[in-house]
Amino acid sequence: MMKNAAAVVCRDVVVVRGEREVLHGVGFDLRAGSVTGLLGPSGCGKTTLIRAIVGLQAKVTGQVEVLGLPAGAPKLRGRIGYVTQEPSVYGDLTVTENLRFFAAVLGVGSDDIGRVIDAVDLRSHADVRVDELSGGERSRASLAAALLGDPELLVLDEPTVGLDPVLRRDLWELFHRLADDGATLLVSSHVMDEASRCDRLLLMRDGDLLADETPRALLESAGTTDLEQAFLILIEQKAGAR
Ligand SMILES: Nc1ncnc2c1ncn2[C@@H]1O[C@H](COP(=O)(O)OP(=O)(O)OP(=O)(O)O)[C@@H](O)[C@H]1O
Repeated sequence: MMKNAAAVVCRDVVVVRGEREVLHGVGFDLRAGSVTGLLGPSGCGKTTLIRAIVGLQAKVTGQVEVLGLPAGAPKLRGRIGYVTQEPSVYGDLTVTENLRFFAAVLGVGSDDIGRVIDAVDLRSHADVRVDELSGGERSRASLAAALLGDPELLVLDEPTVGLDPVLRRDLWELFHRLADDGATLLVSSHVMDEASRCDRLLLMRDGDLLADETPRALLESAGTTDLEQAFLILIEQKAGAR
């Protein structure tokens, strides 16, 4: 996909979970070759929106188009890497065995396994069973599985939770390298200092999109140098406008 083309298009996306509408008509584009942060308080709908994009969410209305196809289209399989908040690797297998398994499922050559292990810096733990890894190592093993086959869209739900600052920095550098190579990344977080590392930010609150801006534009419009502060100012402005 050409850099800057729309890799994901969402228009008027409404999602009902249980009896409740939890997304109320969300719309934005994700540009190919960029890293977009999805931010907002717990329960605002980040995971629901992510699930709609990767095609796993029921009761979605509106338009969700991914890499030129409707979300959930079978042809998207293998073109999207998705990492949930729960580790998706098997505890009783080693890191390498897990990756061999996922590579076989995806039809990806086993020569890709070394690349993804290096990308997440797990070389020294490649032959350790996943249930003997720390939480952060386990989430990096899940991320490695999602990187197999070089997916065009990577959707990462809180990938840096529980990681130390050095690893977080390394992972953000990896995200930008992948984007420079043309991948599109959507990364959810509720850590505001990570927001400044994104090319663009989607700020959500209570199932609505409050802002779709670059970090710099967000700071300028709020008249502050602190993203957390900018988010709060924005919430107050929107509340005042209601
Ligand atoms: N299975 C479900 N049935 C009904 N409502 C649900 C279900 N799962 C989530 N919800 C509700 O949908 C809303 C959005 O949840 P979602 O998991 O998308 O939020 P989130 O922003 O990802 O939160 P967090 O940062 O805590 O993971 C919440 O109000 C939640 O209570």
